[in-house]
Amino acid sequence: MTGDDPADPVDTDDPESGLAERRGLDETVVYQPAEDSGLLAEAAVAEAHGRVLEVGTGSGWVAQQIADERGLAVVGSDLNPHAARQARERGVEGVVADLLSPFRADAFDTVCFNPPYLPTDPDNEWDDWMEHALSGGESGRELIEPFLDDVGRALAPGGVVLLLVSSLTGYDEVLTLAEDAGFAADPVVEESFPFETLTVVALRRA
Ligand SMILES: C[S@@+](CC[C@H](N)C(=O)[O-])C[C@H]1O[C@@H](n2cnc3c(N)ncnc32)[C@H](O)[C@@H]1O
Repeated sequence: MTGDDPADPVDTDDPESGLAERRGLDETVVYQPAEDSGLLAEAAVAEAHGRVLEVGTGSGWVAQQIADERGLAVVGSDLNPHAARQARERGVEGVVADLLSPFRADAFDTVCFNPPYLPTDPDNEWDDWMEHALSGGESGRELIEPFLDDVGRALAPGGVVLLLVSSLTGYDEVLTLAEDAGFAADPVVEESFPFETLTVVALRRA
């Protein structure tokens, strides 16, 4: 089966399954692990507990690190069905979802998110899966805002949100949004690169 339905089963031993071609396709339409993924994985392996959701799981690599290193049950969700499928091929429970919309109240003890965060000129937007992975709209915060508005609903009491924040997105602005949503923020790990500083913050109910 090579259809787009993420529920399609894949026989990985079948040379006719089209898996190799699909892997090639997935690498062009699914965000592959990079420095930001590594930083989120480092923080999540240290801080995650209980039932874990990785929003915007992409290849599923971060979710897989958490499951392998901590032995926790991890759901990886993504708007991109190719990503959900790639996560499942890694053994992660990959589901298609727009941010937190399908998840019930108090469902997770840990929610991780490496959001699309690059500020993007509306005139330079293009409409494909890679843009959905990279672009945070004009401010860089267009996905972070609705995520922070809703994540408290899906988070169980005592839960933690691990959010990757880039200096390109505005660290102080994101922390203000988090405070407005009722969270206190603690930086967990930080790394500087030539064009940006990346920080993973732990958000807990204030
Ligand atoms: C920067 S990539 C991070 C991928 C992966 N977590 C990692 O760290 O390697 C952002 C991911 O968010 C997904 N995404 C974008 N908009 C989304 C939405 N509304 N709901 C869920 N996922 C979304 C993208 O498809 C992409 O896989």
